[in-house]
Amino acid sequence: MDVLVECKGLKKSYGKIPVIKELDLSLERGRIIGILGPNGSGKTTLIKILAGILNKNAGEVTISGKSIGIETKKIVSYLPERTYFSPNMRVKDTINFFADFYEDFRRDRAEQMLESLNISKNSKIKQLSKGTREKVQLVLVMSREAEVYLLDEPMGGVDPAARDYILKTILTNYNENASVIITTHLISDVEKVLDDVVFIKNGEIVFHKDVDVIREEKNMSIDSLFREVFAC
Ligand SMILES: Nc1ncnc2c1ncn2[C@@H]1O[C@H](COP(=O)(O)OP(=O)(O)OP(=O)(O)O)[C@@H](O)[C@H]1O
Repeated sequence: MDVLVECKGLKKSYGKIPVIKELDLSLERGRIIGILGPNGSGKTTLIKILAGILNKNAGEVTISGKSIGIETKKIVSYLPERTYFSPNMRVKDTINFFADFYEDFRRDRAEQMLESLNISKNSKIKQLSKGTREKVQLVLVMSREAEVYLLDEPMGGVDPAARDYILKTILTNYNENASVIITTHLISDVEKVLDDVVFIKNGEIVFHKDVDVIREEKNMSIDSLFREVFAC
């Protein structure tokens, strides 16, 4: 197994409240992995730790064998839950920003994707709808040649037709050395592209399995399994 992301005994609390509890997780290279769980289960917290923007309290976390830090940030492309561009920036400014900031950014790839989504490079961010802003940010994140893509709720505000385009974009823009880690509540949309799923609840792994194995063992979709496992 070619492990790309590894967490051992990972713990994270906010104040005295534990949110990630002794979490062990190994994610392989070349996979699309869904981190799925109910609200407040710790998905965003885990993604932020992997992105290097939140510190852990205990345990070990490595990406490509390196502890989280400057070196891992170079190989991780992170899409946060919320868009962060300044409202007065134009789309072309965001492209320049990524090109200046990341050596692995492929401008031609970003421009081509924006064109096929009919997003003008001259539009100001504040003029775009929420869903279109999300698309711009996802295009930029997927236009890096990273080893790990961390996509936190990548399609929350995007209409169903655009979701398919975005999933296709994700599939065609990562290579066999990279992995894509997605958190989402839109399971039925996303499950067709997933290789593995990690179910998480209260900061603990419920299980981590190959999607084909789940379908064979349970004869049900990931969406149905989620509803069964996490029924309120
Ligand atoms: N900055 C913070 N300070 C205190 N508590 C926080 C903070 N951020 C998150 N939490 C708490 O940590 C827990 C896990 O939150 P997290 O955002 O990681 O969950 P999630 O699985 O991504 O949830 P959702 O599906 O609703 O996005 C929640 O109980 C949340 O209230």
